[in-house]
Amino acid sequence: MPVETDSIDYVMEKASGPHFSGLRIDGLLSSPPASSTSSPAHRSSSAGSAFAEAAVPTQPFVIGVCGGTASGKTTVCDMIIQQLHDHRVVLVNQDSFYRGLTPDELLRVHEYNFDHPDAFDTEQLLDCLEKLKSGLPYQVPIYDFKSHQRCSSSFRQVNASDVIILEGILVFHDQRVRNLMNMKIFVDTDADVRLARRIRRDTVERGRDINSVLEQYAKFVKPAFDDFVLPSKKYADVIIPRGGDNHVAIDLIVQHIQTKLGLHDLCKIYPNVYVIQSTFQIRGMHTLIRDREISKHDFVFYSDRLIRLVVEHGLGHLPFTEKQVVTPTGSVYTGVDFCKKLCGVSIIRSGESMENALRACCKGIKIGKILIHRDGDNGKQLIYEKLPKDISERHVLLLDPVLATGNSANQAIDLLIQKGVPESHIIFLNLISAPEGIHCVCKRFPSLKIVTSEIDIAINDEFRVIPGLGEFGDRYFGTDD
Ligand SMILES: Nc1ncnc2c1ncn2[C@@H]1O[C@H](COP(=O)(O)OP(=O)(O)O)[C@@H](O)[C@H]1O
Ligand SMILES: Nc1ccn([C@@H]2O[C@H](COP(=O)(O)O)[C@@H](O)[C@H]2O)c(=O)n1
Ligand SMILES: [Mg+2]
Repeated sequence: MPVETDSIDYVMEKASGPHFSGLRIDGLLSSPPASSTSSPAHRSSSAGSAFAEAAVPTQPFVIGVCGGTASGKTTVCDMIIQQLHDHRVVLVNQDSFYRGLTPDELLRVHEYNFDHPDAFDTEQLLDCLEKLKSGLPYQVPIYDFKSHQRCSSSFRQVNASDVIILEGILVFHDQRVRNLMNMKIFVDTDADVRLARRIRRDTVERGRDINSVLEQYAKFVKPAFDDFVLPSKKYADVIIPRGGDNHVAIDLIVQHIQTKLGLHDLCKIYPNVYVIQSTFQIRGMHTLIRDREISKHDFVFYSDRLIRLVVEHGLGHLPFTEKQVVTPTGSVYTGVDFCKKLCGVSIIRSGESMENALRACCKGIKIGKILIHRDGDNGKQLIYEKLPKDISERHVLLLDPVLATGNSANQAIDLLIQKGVPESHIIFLNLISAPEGIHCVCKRFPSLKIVTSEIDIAINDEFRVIPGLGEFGDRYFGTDD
């Protein structure tokens, strides 16, 4: 039977594949899932642990950016990174893998060819890329263009990411390096423009004088460009004329990467799902709370910070009325008034960890509680509820830090609706959501809003979110010892 690629079921089936913080990388799993015939949605409930093992080492998308010196490689990479702000992106510079010069070579530095492939430690670069591709961090050397040496005491720690960008004049030269790339970009800028930029950059930033720059350019840079860089242009998938000035090309590249990564597929399917905009601060806090070695104090501290961000974002979805005030300058400021008919409802016990953040944002807010007993996973049973009497007149912020299967959430939402709360007046706040939970809640309650800070890969056999962070309540309240 032909597959209807525009049907909602087809889209949802596709979107329920392995996610890594809200993205899916088509065809980039390092090894196929054990049960490759079953759809991802089925795998998560039947072949859970095999799926989880296979899905976790999702491979990053590797982009190579090549081009002559001062063509704008670094500038283009910075622009791509900026536009891919929803993803974990790391930049690896081939320059970092320059071999440090020996004392003899230093004495005759003007005779050294920094533009020849041998000037780089390509074995080490390969090692770095392979580690990053397999999800491991790497200590990248720090190279100094003034002393022509590597810093012996410090490194730049680069962590595994969704996207790895490797840039450098000779990144397409070695076939083994090329083979690791999912996309190859060549930045094509006129030689005279490049020379002008190079003179300015090397005199301003690299401690050179004009004569030495021109001499090095004629003796090594230009010949090596003709011999090694230009011939490697044929490997490029995309050629960008005019480098960073070419906004159309950069937009297209970013769109392609986003399509490959399945950026926020779930947010496209369910317009009421909001993932707070990721920053390195947020990634950093997630890294800490997901680390099983973190102290209880730090777990609570960073969870609280993240919860506060989710709560603030959630409050932004409440209705408002216009309000005018007079400022101390006597002028009128037209602003908005907060929604007053509001309450929180925490799903006991871990939802209670979100109450303080809600109280800190909304002075005197009423908070109700719901306890759902977990008997296996399907036998969810409501066993306690204490809700404000006038809850039907309020907007409800439902609190639970982890959305896994969605069964508890659905029970809680059912109860709120029974109590007369309109579905569209409920905002479900959590830190981590599994795609299965999002499908489960959003299919049933399409007008409810979900605000989360990251979407994880999947749930496993034991209905735990992968990679997740374990039992949130136990870690937060210190009952996991
Ligand atoms: N489109 C541009 N317009 C003006 N200056 C640019 C442009 N792109 C890059 N530059 C400047 O040219 C120099 C080299 O650019 P860079 O991106 O570092 O090139 P590469 O990494 O290819 O050597 C830098 O000083 C940068 O600020
Ligand atoms: N000690 C060094 C090392 C390298 N170079 C030059 O740097 C160029 C590569 O960097 P880009 O940012 O321009 O791609 C390369 O052309 C080398 O000549 C150097 O001058 N000194
Ligand atoms: Mg550069």
